[in-house]
Amino acid sequence: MVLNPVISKLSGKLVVLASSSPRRLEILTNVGLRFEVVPSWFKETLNKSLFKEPHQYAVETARQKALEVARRMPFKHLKTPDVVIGADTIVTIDGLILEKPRDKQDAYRMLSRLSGKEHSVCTGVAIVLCNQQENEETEYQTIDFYEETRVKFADLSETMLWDYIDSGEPMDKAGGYGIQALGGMLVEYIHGDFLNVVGFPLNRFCKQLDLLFNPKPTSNEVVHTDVRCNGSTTDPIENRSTTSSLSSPATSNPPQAEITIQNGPPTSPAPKVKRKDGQSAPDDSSWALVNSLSKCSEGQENMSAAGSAVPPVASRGPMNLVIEKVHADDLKRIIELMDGFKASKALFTASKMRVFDLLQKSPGLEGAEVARGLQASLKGTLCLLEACVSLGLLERKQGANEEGVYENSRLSQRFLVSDSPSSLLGYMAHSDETVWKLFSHLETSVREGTNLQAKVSAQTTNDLFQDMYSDDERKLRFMKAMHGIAAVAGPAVITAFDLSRFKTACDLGGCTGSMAHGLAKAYPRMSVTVYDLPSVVELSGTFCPPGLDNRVSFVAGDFFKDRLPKADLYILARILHDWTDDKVHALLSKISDACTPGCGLLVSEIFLYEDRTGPSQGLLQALGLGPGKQRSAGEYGDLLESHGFTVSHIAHTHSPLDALLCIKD
Ligand SMILES: C[S@@+](CC[C@H](N)C(=O)[O-])C[C@H]1O[C@@H](n2cnc3c(N)ncnc32)[C@H](O)[C@@H]1O
Repeated sequence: MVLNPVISKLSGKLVVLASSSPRRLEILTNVGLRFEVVPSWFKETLNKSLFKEPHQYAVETARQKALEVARRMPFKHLKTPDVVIGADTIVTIDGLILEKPRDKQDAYRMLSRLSGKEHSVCTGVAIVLCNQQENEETEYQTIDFYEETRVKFADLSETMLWDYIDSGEPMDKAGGYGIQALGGMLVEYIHGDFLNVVGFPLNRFCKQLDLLFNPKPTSNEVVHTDVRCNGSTTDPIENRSTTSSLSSPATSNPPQAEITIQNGPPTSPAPKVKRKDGQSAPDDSSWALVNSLSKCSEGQENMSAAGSAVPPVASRGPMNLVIEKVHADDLKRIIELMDGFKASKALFTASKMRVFDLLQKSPGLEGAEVARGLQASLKGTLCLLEACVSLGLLERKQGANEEGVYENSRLSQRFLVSDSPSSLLGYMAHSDETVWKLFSHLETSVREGTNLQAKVSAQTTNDLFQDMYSDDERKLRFMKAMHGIAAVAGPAVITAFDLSRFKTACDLGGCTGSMAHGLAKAYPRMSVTVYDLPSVVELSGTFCPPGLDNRVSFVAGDFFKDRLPKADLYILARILHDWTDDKVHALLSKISDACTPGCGLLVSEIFLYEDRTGPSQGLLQALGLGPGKQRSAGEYGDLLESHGFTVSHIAHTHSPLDALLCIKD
């Protein structure tokens, strides 16, 4: 766990520590957290006998302390915090809860009870997230947990006890001692987090923040034991008598996190990020996840309306909604999959509107300036910019005004601006204009087993390109898409094997010549011919001006009908998957005929895993149900061996395209 990125997630938020404990203040200050201290007025008078387990009492007290401050601040301090942290430390021994001693005699009673024995120090922590709703109500979401540390005291003599009591140290400390100072002399050993005994379980707190802000896709840990949503504005203690952890079965280690959500009284502080269009804006996708979970208090319909998924509902009472135990990572994954199309469309739209080009030219624009630059509505632009921030495509930085300014992220600088050598804008446009439309026919296509292309264009042949190239705009868009992918995937393919022994190469279906230029650059003694259909070759100059590299030349022809140029190495990059088996065999036998023994054939495709369980990029491409099919490296190997080649190397490149090199027998 990296602490700083977790703590830094709180920067820019108004974080409040609802405790006057100088030790908690010091622990949190030491890790660089910026916060205000507003001691809670909540009296620590909860009836201990109501709690099955001592830690439940500590957690409840922490929660009440934090909620009291969260509710008070908008009225007394005229500002709404973003996060309030409450904590309560108790010492327990023999089922008895020891808090701060009332006087010296009380301290003596406590310390002599602890002498020579092991006891438990438990700190309950509550993190209250205050989210202002559009209706001006503030929603309080509480994440709480506890940490337990076992401490063993040495046998304490009377003199030692009274010396310690007379030092004055025990008086403001749970259990009557402070481990970080003189009290440390009383301790024989501890098991667990030292800082927890001091008063704040920093490690667990950071882990909790990490779960909240950086949910891990691979972890199997159950994060949310219960998500309880309470739509009422009544006293939370009353509600808890039926719904809180008090009524849940007692739990032992590891402590579990709970999220409770309560709507509080209306308040009118400023939202976290104020936008010019008057809407409040979530500024972190993890917050949005929590926020969307919180919407369950308004029922399923509202959650859907908020654009997020509805976790399964197990049961619902008149006041409280209990949501089935959810596996946080599973929930996140399924929501990501459901929302995947929204993310794609936001990416396509921002790319098409040239948001990234604008911000590349003028970094640090405010939302209103971007809207003007795009000649688009302010409201729509702000929504798009914020969505892009949440997707990691843009960054929002501090500007002269409250709403901040926008800049391209590293990702968009590399892939989404027109003049980047790795620009994928062409692929975005092709995905948006062509593939998106094809996939809207997916169900029919799956039912009928027909290819998507045929559904859209009433195409009658098994040649995808005949249809695609009948429209110049589509053809150019497709070529730009191929050019972009070849530029980013090409280097890994070209350098997957040492190809320096081949002096002449022919890239069949080489399109714009992107791969060919890469080859010529990587192998200074190699000449490369790009072979493609005449209508493609005639546009290739748009991408790679003639003369860019005099070792690269273009030849127009049809690889099914015409004679292939002579070469020591043939390349088929993203060709074979597009054609029926008949056509694939026809092409491979032509290449085989053109090869002399020792000639090479490099096939580059997305290779499916041998058991066909991935990668999803290849299997989703196969869903297009074109006339061809996706294959594994093993299947390609068999195919090539049936045409007189021996597989020499296979490379899973971790770039969008894998590669296989085979040699003519
Ligand atoms: C999917 S693209 C792959 C482009 C390039 N190899 C790459 O990886 O970026 C298929 C290419 O095959 C070309 N092609 C299709 N039919 C062809 C044919 N009969 N003869 C020559 N080239 C053809 C297309 O024009 C297109 O450039």
